[in-house]
Amino acid sequence: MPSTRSPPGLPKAWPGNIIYLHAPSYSKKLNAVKIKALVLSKSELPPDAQVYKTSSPSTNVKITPITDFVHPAHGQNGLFANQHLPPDAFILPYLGYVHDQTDTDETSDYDLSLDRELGIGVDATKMGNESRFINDFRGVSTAPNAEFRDIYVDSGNGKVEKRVGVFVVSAGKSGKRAKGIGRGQEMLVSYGKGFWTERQNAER
Ligand SMILES: C[S@@+](CC[C@H](N)C(=O)[O-])C[C@H]1O[C@@H](n2cnc3c(N)ncnc32)[C@H](O)[C@@H]1O
Repeated sequence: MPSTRSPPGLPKAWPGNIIYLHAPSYSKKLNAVKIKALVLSKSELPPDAQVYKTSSPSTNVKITPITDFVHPAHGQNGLFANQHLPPDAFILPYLGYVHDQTDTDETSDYDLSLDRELGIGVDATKMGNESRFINDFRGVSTAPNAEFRDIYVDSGNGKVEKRVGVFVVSAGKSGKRAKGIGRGQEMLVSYGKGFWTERQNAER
């Protein structure tokens, strides 16, 4: 019988044509100023700054094929919660190829901004982690249950790295989202209206 287990160090259902990353892959084209903005000494951060620790593969999420015919991403994958995740919980980092504007794939559907001022993005088209499978909420749910936030991650040897993290959205003043994300629920973010208008324009 064929094994359903994935190779060691890889999440279940990880596609063979995508490189699985445990840490960001920095473009060689990034200059010293840009690297310095992304990789800092812990001592450069304010003393109260929150520094996250990460481990991979992530045990709190599951890459899952979308088999529901009414889901707009039917036939693709999505990312689902493996356990209950409370409001504001850090889920996992968004990893990929970290690049600047000289090195951008304009056709990418997996490119997320990391530093707008410096024009730095993280593209998970060819390499990344489980977070590359997070779908947009439109057509699936009434609102996103997860969002991207800027974070610092402990990368060892007294260094921290600026990254994008995926978080459960806050409970909200009315407590509407106090339940967080339930086990087995799909995590959904907002890609922003710009993502979909750009796509419409490209299809014209
Ligand atoms: C970052 S990927 C998300 C993961 C993707 N489903 C996969 O299996 O690789 C973005 C792509 O997912 C699809 N997608 C995500 N959310 C969607 C939605 N709400 N409606 C339609 N397509 C969606 C689109 O094809 C989009 O270009």
